[in-house]
Amino acid sequence: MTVIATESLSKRYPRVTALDRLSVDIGPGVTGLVGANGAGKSTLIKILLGLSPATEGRAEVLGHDVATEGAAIRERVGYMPEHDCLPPDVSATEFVVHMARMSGLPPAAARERTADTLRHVGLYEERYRPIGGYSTGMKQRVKLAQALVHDPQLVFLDEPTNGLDPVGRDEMLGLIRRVHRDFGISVLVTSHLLGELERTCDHVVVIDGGRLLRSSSTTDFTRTTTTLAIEVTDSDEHPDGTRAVREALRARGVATEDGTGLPGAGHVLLLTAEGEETYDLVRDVIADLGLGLVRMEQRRHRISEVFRTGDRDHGDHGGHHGDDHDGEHGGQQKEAVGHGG
Ligand SMILES: Nc1ncnc2c1ncn2[C@@H]1O[C@H](COP(=O)(O)OP(=O)(O)OP(=O)(O)O)[C@@H](O)[C@H]1O
Repeated sequence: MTVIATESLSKRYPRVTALDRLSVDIGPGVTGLVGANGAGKSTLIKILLGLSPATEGRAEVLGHDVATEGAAIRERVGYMPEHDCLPPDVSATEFVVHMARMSGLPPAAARERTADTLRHVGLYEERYRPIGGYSTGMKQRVKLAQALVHDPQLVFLDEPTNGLDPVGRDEMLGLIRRVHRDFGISVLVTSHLLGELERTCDHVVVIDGGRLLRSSSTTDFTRTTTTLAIEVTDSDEHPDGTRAVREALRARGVATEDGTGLPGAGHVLLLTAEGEETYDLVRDVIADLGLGLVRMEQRRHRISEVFRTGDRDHGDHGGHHGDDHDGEHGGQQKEAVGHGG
């Protein structure tokens, strides 16, 4: 089943091509839309909501054409915009009831749905206080609640973790997962942080310069590598067990690397598994040294690694941007990749 389908979808502004012949099919579940700032994520969402016309190509959301059936789409789809757009002087309850009424719910149902939804996003007593006094995390929750209050089939969440600290970000990602698990609502969530979508999304779409770089399930992105990570104990004879193993493997012609950045770094060695023989060799070497094996496991890719080493090399799409966007774009891409690891 397809929830969102685009076909050669383009959006050109006078100086910038924000979307460049994007063709992608997105199914139910939680889908991450990843790209650097300016990659075209918000532009895509606005076109999918029927709020902004495409320059060429076509798109359907829940089977409705975005060019002609925007109202039908907005009835069935919730939208959490990226920027702060909340009125400071009203309470979360007043605001979300208002949004529910705007979606066509009768007054009693709007109040009931508002209470349920605010509770679901984790706003309790605070919901009666003016939004102006809320923290960024609380405001993001109000924005999420107004996107859910009319019980949509699908929600678009534009950078919902923006401005949140690591704890707030984890809480928001957990909430997003629950939106799908508890209510069966499909989610399209954007982020410029590649790593954070790994645990949250079933599927990831990566765009750059308005073009599709990759669309695949998260498990395909993070599929098992041929890299083995091993960790050993120390002993009286070998107070630095890791070093002893490294040297013994080198003597057998097997090169290792330090598992820099991994849990237990300094004690973790990485090597390429050629097959079952490599496992046997590692076990023998460790046993001969009289050391204990703490763990030996095949590593999985992180999304950010796949992005850095693979798809970014497919070409420079900078030529599709206006002059003043090129430099900015490249720089932010690198920053995003760095944060994502
Ligand atoms: N109304 C507009 N007029 C002209 N250019 C625009 C307009 N809206 C967006 N753009 C440009 O289109 C490109 C894509 O912007 P878009 O906001 O879709 O990116 P994004 O991936 O959502 O990034 P961000 O997270 O920073 O918003 C950018 O170069 C942006 O400057």
